[in-house]
Amino acid sequence: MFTEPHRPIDFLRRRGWLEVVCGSMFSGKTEELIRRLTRARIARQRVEIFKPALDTRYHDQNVVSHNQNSIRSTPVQSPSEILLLAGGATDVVGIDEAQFFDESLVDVCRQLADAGTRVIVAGLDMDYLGRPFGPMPALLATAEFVTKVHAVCVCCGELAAYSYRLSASESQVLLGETDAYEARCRPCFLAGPAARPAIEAARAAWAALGLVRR
Ligand SMILES: Nc1ncnc2c1ncn2[C@@H]1O[C@H](COP(=O)(O)OP(=O)(O)O)[C@@H](O)[C@H]1O
Ligand SMILES: Cc1cn([C@H]2C[C@H](O)[C@@H](COP(=O)(O)O)O2)c(=O)[nH]c1=O
Ligand SMILES: [Zn+2]
Repeated sequence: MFTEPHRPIDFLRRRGWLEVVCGSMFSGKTEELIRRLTRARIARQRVEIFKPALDTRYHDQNVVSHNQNSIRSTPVQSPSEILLLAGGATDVVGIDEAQFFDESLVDVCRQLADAGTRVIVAGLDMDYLGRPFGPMPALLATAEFVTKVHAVCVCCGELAAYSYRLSASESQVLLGETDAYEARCRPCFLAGPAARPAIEAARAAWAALGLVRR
C-alpha cells in the first residue's frame, strides 16, 4: 500500500474529519445520522452519540427519529462534556440536534476531528423564521462533508427546506413535532397561514378519490 513516507502510520490510520447533515424538520437528518452510526458499529468502530439534554421529546436518553428509529445516546448540558466523554478511545462521534448547542460546539468538533475522530453532526440549518440556527453555519463552513436533506412540503408535495411554526410563539427554542411545526417549501413557507386552505383542498381531493379517509 502507498503511504506518504514522511507521515507516521498512526497519523494515517487516525485521520479525522467533520460531516454535517442539515435540513428542515422531518427531512431525515436523524435517520441519516443513525444510518451512518449503525454502519460504523457494523465496522466494529467505537461509536459515541450525544444530544443536548434539553431535547427530551421522544426519550430522555435515546436519539429517536420521527419514524421511531432509535439509538442510545448520552444527553449533555454543554459541548465541553462531549470532549470529556469522547476523548481518546472513540472512533466516531455522533451529535444530534446540534442547533441547540452554543458556538463552543464548533471548537469541540474541530478538536475531535484534529485528534483523528470522525465527527458526524446533524441539526436544523434554519429556525422557524428561516434564520441560521445556533452553531450550524460555522459547522457547515468548517465541515469536510455537508449533506442537505429535504422533507416533503405538507401543503403542496414539493421538496421542503423550511420548518413552519404553527403557533405564535416567538421564542427561538420551542420543542415540538407535527403538533407545532410543518415542513414547507419556500412558496408555502412565505404564504404562511394562507397555505392552509391548499392543504385542506388537497385532503378533500384525496378523500374524494378514496386515497385517504375524511
Ligand atoms: N413532511 C414530511 N416529509 C418527510 N418525512 C416526513 C414528513 N413528516 C413526517 N415524516 C417522517 O419523518 C421521517 C424523518 O424523520 P427524522 O429522521 O427524525 O427527521 P429530522 O431529524 O430531519 O426531523 C421520515 O422518514 C418520515 O417517516
Ligand atoms: C424550527 C425550530 C424547531 N425547533 C425545535 C422543534 C424540535 O423539537 C427540534 C427539531 O427537531 P427535528 O429532529 O429537526 O425534527 O427543534 C425549535 O426549537 N425552534 C425552531 O425554530
Ligand atoms: Zn409547498
